[in-house]
Amino acid sequence: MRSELTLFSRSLVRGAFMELYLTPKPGLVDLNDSGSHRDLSVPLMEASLSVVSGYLHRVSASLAAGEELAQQVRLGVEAERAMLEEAGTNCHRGYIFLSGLLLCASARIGRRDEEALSAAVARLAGELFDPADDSGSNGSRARDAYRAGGIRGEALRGLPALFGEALPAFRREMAAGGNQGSATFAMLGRLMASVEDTTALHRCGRQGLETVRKDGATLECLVAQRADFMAFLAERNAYYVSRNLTMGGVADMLALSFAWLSHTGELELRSAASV
Ligand SMILES: CC(C)(COP(=O)(O)OP(=O)(O)OC[C@H]1O[C@@H](n2cnc3c(N)ncnc32)[C@H](O[C@H]2O[C@H](COP(=O)(O)OP(=O)(O)OP(=O)(O)O)[C@@H](O)[C@H]2O)[C@@H]1O)[C@@H](O)C(=O)NCCC(=O)NCCS
Ligand SMILES: Nc1ncnc2[nH]cnc12
Repeated sequence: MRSELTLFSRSLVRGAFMELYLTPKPGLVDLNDSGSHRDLSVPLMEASLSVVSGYLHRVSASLAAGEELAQQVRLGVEAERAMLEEAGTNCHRGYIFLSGLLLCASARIGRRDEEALSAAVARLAGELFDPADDSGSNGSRARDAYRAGGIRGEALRGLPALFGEALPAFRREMAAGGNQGSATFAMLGRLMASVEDTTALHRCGRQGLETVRKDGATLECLVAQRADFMAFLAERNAYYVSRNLTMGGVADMLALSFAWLSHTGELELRSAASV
């Protein structure tokens, strides 16, 4: 029987592919276009995901062998480097970190308990981050300039965008008679409305993040009203491209959300007989 860690690492890879292929996503790479990322494309991101896949496989093997956290961090740093070499981009830098963190946290608690998992993520992030550490990245500059938490704040608080926003939004929409399609866009809307995305801040300042948040709230309303949210998203994509606006943090959190829902079986299609 495959171990829980192996199964979860596969779900984490699947989640990232599902995020990439979800279309339309304003400013992000999807099946229609490269959004505000002239240096990216679907094939490049697929190449990057093959690095992510090997990395998550190695992290789960390292955890199964009882190796220390420092070894999993080394694997993360190596994967960041391999992604740059293979795909010439840092498009999954956030996801390499977040997916590895969630996998390490799940190994520590050993069961599918979302509250315990969130607490374990927060504890692990506390062990990993040195408050004085400054990576000099776009994100760290945006965090300083706008006093935003970004990926580090998200990790230190136990991934509230995943456990407190995205998953409840998906489940609420399903419970309200929606389907996996409408629930997915309800989840995207919630993430846009709530994530403190430092890529939006870095590219377009506070106004950029406000635009993403406002659009997220509108998307949620359109989904609830069964209105044409696809046309809205396509129009917003054109606007984001005209402003060079993007939302890489939302993309990372969406991929994690797909991964978890896939792992719990909530994305499985039910047969007519079982409905
Ligand atoms: C701890 C590390 C993550 C490094 O920390 P650092 O402080 O350097 O990280 P940041 O730059 O702040 O953020 C990294 C990426 O996190 C994503 N992100 C942003 N906001 C959030 C958020 N609120 N929640 C979750 N995730 C968030 C974001 O990734 C996306 O952006 C990519 C493009 O980013 P960037 O290059 O900055 O932006 P561009 O505008 O495209 O650049 P230009 O073209 O303009 O130059 C995008 O594709 C998304 O993926 C941030 O980029 C970590 O690196 C670390 O410590 N790693 C080693 C250890 C490890 O991996 N461990 C795991 C095993 S435990
Ligand atoms: N679909 C996407 N477009 C741009 N950057 C991303 N980082 C992760 N997923 C992304």
